Order: sequence, then structure tokens, then C-alpha cells
Amino acid sequence: MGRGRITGLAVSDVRFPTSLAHHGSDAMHPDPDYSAAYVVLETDAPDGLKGYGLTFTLGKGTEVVVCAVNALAVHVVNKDLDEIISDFRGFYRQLTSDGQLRWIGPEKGVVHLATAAVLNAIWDLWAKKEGKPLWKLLVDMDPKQLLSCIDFRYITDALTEEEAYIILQNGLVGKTEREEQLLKHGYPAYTTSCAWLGYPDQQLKQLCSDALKDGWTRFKVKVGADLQDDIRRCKLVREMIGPENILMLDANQRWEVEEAIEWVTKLAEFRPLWIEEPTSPDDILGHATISKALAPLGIGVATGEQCHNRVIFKQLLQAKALSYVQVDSCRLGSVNENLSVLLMAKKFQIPVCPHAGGVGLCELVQHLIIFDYISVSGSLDNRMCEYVDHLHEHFKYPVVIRNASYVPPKAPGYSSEMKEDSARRYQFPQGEVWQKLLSDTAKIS
Ligand SMILES: C[C@H](O)[C@@H](O)[C@@H](O)[C@H](O)C(=O)O
Ligand SMILES: [Mg+2]
Repeated sequence: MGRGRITGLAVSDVRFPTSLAHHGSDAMHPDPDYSAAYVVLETDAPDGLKGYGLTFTLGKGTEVVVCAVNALAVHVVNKDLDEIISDFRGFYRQLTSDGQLRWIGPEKGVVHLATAAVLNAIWDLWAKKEGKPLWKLLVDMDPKQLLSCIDFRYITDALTEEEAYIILQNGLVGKTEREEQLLKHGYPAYTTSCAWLGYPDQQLKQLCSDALKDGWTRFKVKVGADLQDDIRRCKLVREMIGPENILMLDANQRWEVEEAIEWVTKLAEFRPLWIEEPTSPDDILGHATISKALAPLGIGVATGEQCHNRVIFKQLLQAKALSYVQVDSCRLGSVNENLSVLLMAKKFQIPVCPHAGGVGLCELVQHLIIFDYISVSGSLDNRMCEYVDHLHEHFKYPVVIRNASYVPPKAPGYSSEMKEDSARRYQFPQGEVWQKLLSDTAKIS
């Protein structure tokens, strides 16, 4: 009888029409349709065990990621779960180093997003098989086994496996207390949902006032398209939230390096904690210049949602280019690569504040940051996890927020499973939601 051989991989293009109401809009992405390349792994386990994984996209192009997932399937189908996890580092490397596929990466772009979707499904499978939520699977894992999931290639000049081992060993001290504390109080979050760029001022005000009533104290505002608009919106939000609450800004890569410094200097009176993605995500030295220039104003630089891989994070840390590391559960090569970044951030003493603005990202990334606190960073200082209030109703195990904090999930797995009905209805273009939208558009034009 089978024990967990992966017998099939199915991937679909699931899109939610968020652009209709400007949810998720920013200075570079004015009309995102929050979408996912959604992977389902079938196994021959007698209990019908399945693994679910996704990567986040903005609508168009999801079909390209779906294609890349199918290209990776050959490495996954017919593999035994036990075989994968007994050499997870080797399996990660097999996926990322396919002698032909790596040419269209390596470890970046579409093929890496596809890798994330596939590996996220494997981690979901593993956690389900153990009957634990993913964060707990990680927390209970022996440091040596955790390390065996990480590919240290290209980062040993910044973090060796031995150093990582010491970090994890040190993380064992006080671990039980931290776990209890999180189970009681949750992990602190901030909200981005009040101030997407496409929201009119009235909506922004209403959402801020609702969020304040719900106990939110940390707010992120989209900026970067028009300075006068930014000044008006930041003033409005600062007035709404008062002097004590925390404000962050996000420009989504809109500016040149010098322009970023000048623009943010003009917004300094609103006392933002950070400016996120001020310029190209590939410009490590540019981020370092911006960080240095804004430090005297008390404004940090945050980035990560479009950092290709651990190598870029390594260089950002080495170059003192950022004050907040924004890991992403679906951009990096799943838990495996995220673990390496959490450990590097710990070594460089830079807080991790994960990115979660997208569909399913809150569901996934909560597991990583809960693990980070319990087993790696051991600190909540200057740390918080992003939250956006969209599309949770489509997930079987949606995030739970209490007192503006993530409540640690209890259900086994990576919280990545969508409701079957949602995945079907929102499938692009054949799902009924899109069939209706497309026929309405055809009628208008
Ligand atoms: C297009 C997306 O909504 C982005 O604007 C979003 O991920 C954002 O950068 C964020 O930090 O949440
Ligand atoms: Mg952002």
C-alpha cells in the first residue's frame, strides 16, 4: 500500500478581479487582479493526502507560470514524500538546477515563482502528513534537519552552515515560553488595506477609521505616483491615526535613487518608519545610498517582495542597504530558501517584516514569521507582519486576526488550500466568474 508517493500534479490559473475595485493598487501596478498559479499534488496515501501550493501573480502572465510549473512536474511526479524530505536540500537543488530549465532563471523570474508554488505544495503535504501546522513542524524540527532543507550555495561567504547551526541552537533557549506567548497573544501585524493608491480619500478615511476601531495601530500607505497626492494622503492618514501610531510608506519601485531621497525627504514630516521599495529591486547599491541618506531622518528602507533569491538578500544585508527584510513566501524558493534568509537576517541583526500583500500570502507567511520568532530571532522588537484584508474567504483555513495580531494557525498544513468551489469558479478564463465578466465586457465593447 502507498505511503505518500506523489502520483499527480495539477496546476491551475486562478484569478480574482480585484482591479475592479482598485484593491492592491500601487504606483507601478495600478490594476492588479490578485491571482495564483495553484498547484495540487495527489498521492497514493490511503487517507487521500494531498498537498496544495501557490505562487502569487497579478493576472496576466499567470498562464506563463502555469506552463513553468508543468515543466517542473517531471522532477516531482512519482517521487516519494519520504524520499524528498530525507534529502530536501538535494531536491531543492534538483528543481532549481535542472540543466535546461535553469537557463530561464536561474532562481529568479517565472521559473522561480513556479518552483515556489511546487515546493509550497510539498511543504503543505509534509506538514499535513505530520498532522501539524507548518510553523509547528518547523519549530519542532531538530536544527540539523532544518539545515538539511537549506541550499547554502552562494551564501557561505555571509553565513556558513556551522554559523546557522549555532543560531538555531541558541534559538532553543526560551523556545517553549515564546511559543506559549504567541499562542496567547499572536504575532503583531500591520495593515495595508486602508490606503491602496487607487482608493479615493473618502474611502481611505472610512477604512482608517474602521481599522482604528478594530484595534490596528500600524498602517502602510502607497505613495510614489504624484508628490502632491502623497502629501495630501499622508497628512490625512497621520491626522486620522494620531502621532503615536506607526506609519509606513511603499513606492513599489517607482523612483530613481536621487529622486527617492528627495521625494521621501518631503514626506519626512509625517514620520514614516520606513520607505518600502523606493527603487529597482535589483539595485543593491542604490538601496544602500538611499538608506544612508534617509537614516538621519529616522526613516529606514524596507524591501524584499521582488527580491529574486537569497543571493540578493545576502548582498542587501552585506551592503547595509536595508533596515527591514521583507521575505515573501511565494517569491523565494518556498520555505527552504526563506529559512536561509531568516538565518542571514538574524546574523546581520536586521528585523524580518514579511510581505503579504497578495492572495494567499497572509495565509502562508504567518507560518514563517511565527517560526522566526520562536526559533530564530526570539524578538518582536521593530517587527510586524503585513496583513491585507482581501480574499481570505476563498481559503479552507483562512488567517485569523485578533487584536491586530495573527493567531497561530492550528490546522495541519501550510494554510494554502483554496476552497474547491473558489478555485473552480475563479479559474481563468473558463470559470463562471470570468465567463460572466468576459461576456459583460464583450457586450459593452
Ligand atoms: C500589487 C500588490 O498589491 C503590491 O502593491 C503589494 O504587494 C504591496 O507592495 C505590499 O507591500 O503589500
Ligand atoms: Mg510593498
